Amino acid sequence: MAQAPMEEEECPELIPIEDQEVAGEEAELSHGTKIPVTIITGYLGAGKTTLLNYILTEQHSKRIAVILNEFGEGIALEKSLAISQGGELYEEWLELRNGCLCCSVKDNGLKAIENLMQKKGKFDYILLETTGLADPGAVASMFWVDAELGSDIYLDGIVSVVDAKYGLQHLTEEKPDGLINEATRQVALADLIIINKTDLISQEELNKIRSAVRSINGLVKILETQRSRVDLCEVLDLHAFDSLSGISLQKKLQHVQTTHPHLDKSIVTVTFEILGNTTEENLNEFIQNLLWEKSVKDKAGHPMEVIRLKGLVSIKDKSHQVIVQGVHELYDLEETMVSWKEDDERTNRLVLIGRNLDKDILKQVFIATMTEKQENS
Ligand SMILES: Nc1nc2c(ncn2[C@@H]2O[C@H](COP(=O)(O)OP(=O)(O)OP(=O)(O)O)[C@@H](O)[C@H]2O)c(=O)[nH]1
Ligand SMILES: [Zn+2]
Repeated sequence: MAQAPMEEEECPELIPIEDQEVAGEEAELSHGTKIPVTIITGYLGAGKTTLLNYILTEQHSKRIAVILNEFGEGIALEKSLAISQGGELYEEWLELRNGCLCCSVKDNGLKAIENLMQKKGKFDYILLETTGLADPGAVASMFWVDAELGSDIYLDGIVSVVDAKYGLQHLTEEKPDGLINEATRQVALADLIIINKTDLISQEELNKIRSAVRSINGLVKILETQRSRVDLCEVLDLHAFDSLSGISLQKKLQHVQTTHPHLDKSIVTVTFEILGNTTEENLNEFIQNLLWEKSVKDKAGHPMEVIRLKGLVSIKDKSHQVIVQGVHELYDLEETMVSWKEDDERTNRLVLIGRNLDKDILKQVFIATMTEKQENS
């Protein structure tokens, strides 16, 4: 089974809303009161809306706000919601019997989140469906750069729904400008992949699409579904971007393997481990050369293109492990709660997903940056 080794985890409890209201401003500072947002992405028709409708109508104890970017057909909700004319932003929020809030918008998910935040206290989780052709990296980036948004909510994870029947076709589609196609980006950036519509394919085809997905993203957890029926625990509270993931990430990173090109011009996952310490300055330099300057090249001289970067590193003089998160050109370093026990176990483990990635060269560049500065000091 192509699944990451984390599925025994218990479904975390959400914080009761009463506590949040009482806690007030003080609690604002703590991570606990921020509302998690999960981005649901996936190619046109893959089953995103089906997934969100399933969650909205399913019995569960959570109060989830769902932002659909358009309406699915034949759902119970449809009766109670008037679809806006002319495609302008539709902002009416509906409270459902199971405690969910639902809103349907066209295009502007972020505006919807801002409106939603005015209803603070009525929900404790946000699911946001992006349009099928959206680059989830661009949406994810907003949460990092928009400080106002970032004080109320945090990005929990990116879930990509893959069409079991047409997924391979989407992944191999060539863009005329040589850019990485949307379907591949969505798989590369995902923290969870749902291969949906398995009823439409044979076991053999399922194996094919699963290994294609795995070849792109060696880190991601993969689920297989019909009608996007998943256990909510598997989708929510992934903590894929925050330092809380330090502990589980450590275990997870150890299972990641460098993947091999599967599709033409394919995106791969590269992972490596280097013992010792780096410094914050060195690490920034390494990442910026890679993500910003694009000065790190493969053997053929092509610049390496990194879509997703994740890692746990050891920074000199820091007692705790530092988590590295990168999406396209944005990245972030954050100290985790996991401390280094003994100095001799200090190590740096990185996972990079992208194009033209050469593991040996990446290792050399990383090691070179470490030693260079050590000589200077
Ligand atoms: N056979 C089959 N059809 C499915 C399954 N899941 C969803 N569908 C159908 O696939 C179609 C597209 O599903 P949606 O949930 O609207 O997909 P979407 O990703 O939201 O689509 P866009 O928003 O248009 O990008 C609908 O007609 C669904 O009923 C499944 O597991 N099997
Ligand atoms: Zn949809």
